[in-house]
Amino acid sequence: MSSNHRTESQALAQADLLSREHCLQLDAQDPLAACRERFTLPAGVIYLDGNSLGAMPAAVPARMRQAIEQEWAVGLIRSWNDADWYPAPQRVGARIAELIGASGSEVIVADSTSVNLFKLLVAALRMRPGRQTILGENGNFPTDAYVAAGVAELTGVQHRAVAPDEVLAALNEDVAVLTLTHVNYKSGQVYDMAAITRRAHEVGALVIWDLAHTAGAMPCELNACEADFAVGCGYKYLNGGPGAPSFAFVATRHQAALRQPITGWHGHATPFAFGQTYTPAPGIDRMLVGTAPQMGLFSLEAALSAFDDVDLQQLRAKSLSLTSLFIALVDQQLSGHGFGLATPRNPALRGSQVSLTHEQGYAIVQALIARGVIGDFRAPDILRFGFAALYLSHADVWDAVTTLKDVMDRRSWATPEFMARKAVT
Ligand SMILES: Cc1ncc(COP(=O)(O)O)c(C=O)c1O
Ligand SMILES: Nc1c(O)cccc1C(=O)C[C@H](N)C(=O)O
Repeated sequence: MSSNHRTESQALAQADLLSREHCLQLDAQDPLAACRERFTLPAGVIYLDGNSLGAMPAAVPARMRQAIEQEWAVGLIRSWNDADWYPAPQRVGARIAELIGASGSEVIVADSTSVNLFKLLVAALRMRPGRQTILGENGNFPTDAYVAAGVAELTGVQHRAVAPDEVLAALNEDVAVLTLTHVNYKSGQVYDMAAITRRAHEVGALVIWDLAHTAGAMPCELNACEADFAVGCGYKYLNGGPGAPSFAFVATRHQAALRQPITGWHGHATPFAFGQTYTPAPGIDRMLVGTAPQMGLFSLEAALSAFDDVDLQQLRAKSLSLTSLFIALVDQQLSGHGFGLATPRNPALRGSQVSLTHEQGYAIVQALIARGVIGDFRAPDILRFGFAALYLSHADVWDAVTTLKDVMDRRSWATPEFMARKAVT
């Protein structure tokens, strides 16, 4: 943690610039302020959980009504052709490619993130025969570790997880594939994609990046970093809705050799020839397995229109402005309440979330939700707040921290109701 960054936010706080009026001035100069209208959010809610389930884009309901009431109810099976259902995985993939620094023919939408990770891990191992290790990181999102361990068991290689700051040193010529999440789901810390990919390639390893907390939250440059493979969620910062399908990226140079293990008919070169042997489709299409979840795809496609004409550098600048403001306000208003900061102060190392620590974190998050400020809790002590730059304002950040201060001052978290854990959070 650099002392420069601490001094910066303390100076901000001490200069007494941090008033609601100042936040409103920042909002008045925000080039993305109008994007808020592209979302439907309930009145009285400040939504800081877009890193788990994105808010609903206003374009989605009409698209879903059309898909259900016209294309399905009236068009029936004809809609696979007439309504362009069939090419939706490629079409939506090409739109996501623009957000992650890939070309349109390198990204496809299919299945869940977990399933795409499985397919790419097996494919990567097949490209590095003789190597015995899948390298991962401690503290990754559990599904990434579970899937890597499952693939290791299936293929007979070892899965080795190391601390994030030991990844570079752990790369050696036994590593077939390195699998990392670009922005950590708990801390919000960002890896240096270019440097890690370069080092992995020096030892002959491939890299799979999980972009679940990157895509739509901040720009990333897969091709400029010479990335091999990536996966990411459709339902977080891309706002595709609950269970919206995920995406997979395969760099053009790897596509011809890629052999993924779930050889379903939609990944076949000629699915409607109904032949009895499997021939993979050319290009990214071979990542497909079975029939795509069309309703989730349509929802995701409509949701992506919220990014139309959005300059990703402006998105990044606003995201950092929101997260820096949140940190500065927590420093200013919540000292003495027992909070720690689990996210880097250095903006260059931060995704689009801020995580605080507190021993009563679960109950505090429940008390905040009851007051309309929706974040989430990750055990053992993390209060997680996601800042989706398209629909949040600086005034929202002010109001959220003011509510948190009130919850702490009044100890309104200290009730049996808020302290009792729920199953899904
Ligand atoms: C980093 C990361 N990877 C993967 C997933 C899981 O993705 P899916 O539910 O699409 O399998 C999540 C969250 O659910 C996540 O945070
Ligand atoms: N996918 C989720 C779900 O089905 C229910 C509750 C939460 C989720 C999430 O996405 C969690 C999320 N990946 C996280 O970063 O914690």
